[in-house]
This record gives sequence, structure tokens and C-alpha cells, in this order.
Amino acid sequence: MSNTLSVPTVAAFGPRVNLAGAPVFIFRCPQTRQGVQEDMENKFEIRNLNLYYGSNQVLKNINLNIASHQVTSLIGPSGCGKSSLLRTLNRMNDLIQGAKIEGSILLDGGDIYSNGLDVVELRKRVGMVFQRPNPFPKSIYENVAYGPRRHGTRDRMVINDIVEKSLHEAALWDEVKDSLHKSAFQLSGGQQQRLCIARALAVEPEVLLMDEPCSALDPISTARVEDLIDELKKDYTIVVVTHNMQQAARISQNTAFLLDGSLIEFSETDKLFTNPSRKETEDYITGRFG
Ligand SMILES: Nc1ncnc2c1ncn2[C@@H]1O[C@H](COP(=O)(O)OP(=O)(O)OP(=O)(O)O)[C@@H](O)[C@H]1O
Repeated sequence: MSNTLSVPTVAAFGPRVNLAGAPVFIFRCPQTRQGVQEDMENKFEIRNLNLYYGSNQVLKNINLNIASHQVTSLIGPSGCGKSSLLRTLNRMNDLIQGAKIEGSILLDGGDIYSNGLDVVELRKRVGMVFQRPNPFPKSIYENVAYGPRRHGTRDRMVINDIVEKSLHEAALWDEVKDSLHKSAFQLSGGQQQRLCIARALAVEPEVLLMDEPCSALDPISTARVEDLIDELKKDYTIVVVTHNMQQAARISQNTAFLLDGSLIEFSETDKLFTNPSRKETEDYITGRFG
């Protein structure tokens, strides 16, 4: 245990790090290992989760709660299993040959790995935004309309409303409202990423998984997406993989630190960055490795 890391390290993150407003959570059991938080409404409850790709175990006995309507960051060095953990939350790992899972993941109390679960319905509830903006080779309008149509919405007026609402939510409407039928590829990288967020929101998910959503963006676009994430947490539960610790500190209320497939520490972001419980966390956030 070490609690020597405090204000100087946070100050080193630069002026945009503002931890003053971070909420203080109640820990009914402060000594709980891996920081399983009590007294909060959990969207996901991950229990004894192991993940294997063939014979390679990439997640090791993960226990973690993801709080509703908050942003949870997953951090850790390259290859520690952040993206794999994120993908278990909407069963994207099912698409990887040889992937095998043990343990359980409850979404609002129901096990998403139970037999007979409708994976298409799960992915509607738990949407995903990827590292690089990946709009379809279609118009801006058609990109957003695609999901609702796929899920059976046919009424043109209803789709128009969904497109407008989703683009508003993704803070893109004002920039594209006069060019909805232009190709999505005519947008900047940052606009394309917000379009991908609008596309994910169009099917009215409850959770947004974001795998390094800003890593391909310039600083201004990054700031816009970060502001958007903060806005979206009112209506959605958000889980973000990021390599950028300053970003985790700026946007998330809770942070999980993974190392070599194990969850080393999970707590409110403020605590993890100012007073980590584990030596490995301190070493990582102070740049001693990773
Ligand atoms: N499709 C796959 N098939 C086999 N092994 C994989 C696959 N994807 C990832 N892995 C392995 O799983 C481990 C965890 O990878 P993962 O991408 O989850 O880590 P990460 O922390 O997100 O890394 P990074 O920060 O570099 O993206 C690594 O050893 C990786 O090589």
C-alpha cells in the first residue's frame, strides 16, 4: 500500500485536469479488494470473469461493477486486456475464433452470457464506438438511419426524427443539418467520430462502449468528444478504454487499472489518480512503466 502520490502528480497532468468536482462515493466496505463499489446502482456486475483466446488467458478473475449514468475508464499498458474486457460487455468477443469466457456479466441483473440470449438485442442495448471513425460509405442521413431501419423502423417521419435527435445528441446537427445527404466521408475526422456516436445513439442504447474514441483525433476534436461524453452520461452509461490518463481523469468518475489481464485497482477516478491503493497503480500513473 502506498499513498505518497498526491497533488504534484495531478498538477503534472496540466490545467485541464479538474478533479475538484469528482463525486465522492460511499464505500460500505472500504477495504473491499478491487474496489467493488456498494450503495450505487450498477448497470453491469462482472463476476469472476476469465477470458481466453485459445490457450492464452487474457482476463483473470475480473470482479467489477459499472455504475449507471457514469463514465468508467479502463486504463493500463498495451496488451493488458482493456479492449478485450470492453468487448465482453456486448459479446463482441463471440466473433473471435477460439474465444472462451468463464464467470458472469449481469446487465441490469440479467446474465448476458445466458443460453438463448438474443445477441442482436444485447448489442442494441449496448452500443459501441471504435477507435477510428468508421462511417458507412453512405450519406450522413443514411448512416444514422441505418440502425433504426435494421431494427424494423420504416416510417420516414419517425426516421427523420431519430436522425435529427441523434445528430443533436452527438452535437453534430448544427454542422450538418444543411448537408444531410452528402457523403459521410466529406466530414472531418472529428465530425465522422461524432457521426459514429450519432449512429450508435440512433438505436437508443442504454450503454455506450468506446474503445479509444479520440485516439485518431486532433486536440480540438478530442475536446469536443470529451465534452460530448460528459453530456451523454446523463442519459447513458459509458465505458471508455483510453491510453490517455489525463483523458481518464477529465472524463470519468470511476477508473479501472488493469495489468496483464488482472484488475489491479478500481475506484473513483479522483482517488485512483491522487491516492492509489496499489504500488502497481502508482508506478503506472507516475510513468514508471507502460
Ligand atoms: N483477436 C484476438 N485473437 C487472439 N488474441 C488476441 C486478440 N485480440 C487481442 N488478443 C490478445 O489479448 C491480449 C489483450 O489484448 P487487448 O487488445 O484486449 O489489450 P489492450 O489492453 O486493449 O491493448 P492496447 O492498449 O494495445 O489496445 C493481448 O495479448 C492480445 O495479443
